[in-house]
Amino acid sequence: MKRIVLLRHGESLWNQENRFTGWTDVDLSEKGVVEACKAGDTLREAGFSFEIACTSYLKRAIKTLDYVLDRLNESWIPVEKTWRLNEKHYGILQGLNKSETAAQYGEEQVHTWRRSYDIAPAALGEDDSRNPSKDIRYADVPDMELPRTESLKDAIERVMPYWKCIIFPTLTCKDNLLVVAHGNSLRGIIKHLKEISDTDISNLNLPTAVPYVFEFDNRLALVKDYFLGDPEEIRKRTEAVAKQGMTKQ
Ligand SMILES: O=C(O)[C@@H](CO)OP(=O)(O)O
Repeated sequence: MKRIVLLRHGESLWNQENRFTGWTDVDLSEKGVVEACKAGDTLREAGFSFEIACTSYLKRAIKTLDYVLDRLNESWIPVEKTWRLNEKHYGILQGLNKSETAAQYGEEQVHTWRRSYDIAPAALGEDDSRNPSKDIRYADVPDMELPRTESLKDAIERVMPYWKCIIFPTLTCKDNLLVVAHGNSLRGIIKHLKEISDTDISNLNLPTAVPYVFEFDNRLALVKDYFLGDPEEIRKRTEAVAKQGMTKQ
C-alpha cells in the first residue's frame, strides 16, 4: 500500500483575523503552531512515517511541515519547496477581512470569489507592490506564469504539472509522501484525485492542520481516503471555514 498525506497548514495570523491571504507570506499564529504540532503527534500515534515531503514557498506551510517532521523525528527527510503548491492568488482581495467584504459586496459574491471554480477576483495592478513579479523568490518563474489573481481553475492549472510530473510519479519508488500546502491548492489536488465536478468542488472546505490520508494500491489506483482525528471536531472546524465568508460568523 502507498500513501500520500495532504495537510493544510496550521492557523495563520490572517486566518485568525479572517483576512483573504492568498500569496501573502504571513506567519502561523500561536494556535497554528499548536495545531501543526498536534498534526505531527496524530500522524506519529497512527504509525505514519514519511520518505519525502513537499511544500509551498510560503512560510505558514513550510513551518507547519517543520513542526510535523520534528514531532515525527523525521526532520532529516528530503523536502522540496515549490511555488506551484502556493495558495490560490486572491488578487486585490488579499488583506481584506472576509466578513467585512461580505457586508460590502454580499455573501453570495464572497462565496463566488472563495469557492466558485472559474471566477477570479480582480487582478493586482502591475505596479502593485504585492505583484509576485517583484518578489525575488519567484525570480526563476517566467513572468507569464506568475499570477496577479487566480480562480480555482487557474490554481489547478499551475499545481497539476507539479502533481503529475513530480509528486504522483514519486509513488512508484516511495511509499509514503507528505504534502503540506494550502486550502485551495489542496482542494485542487483533491478535486483531481476524487474526480469531483466543477460544481461540487464549491462544497469542499478544508480545516487547518488535519491530516487527510489517500491510500493507493500498487497500480496507483486510489482505494481509500480519510481524515485523521475526531470526526465531530473535524466537522465543526470544516463548517467554521465555510462560514468565514459570512457577514457574521
Ligand atoms: O485567504 C486564503 O488565502 C484562503 C485560505 O486561508 O481562504 P479561503 O478559505 O477563503 O479560500
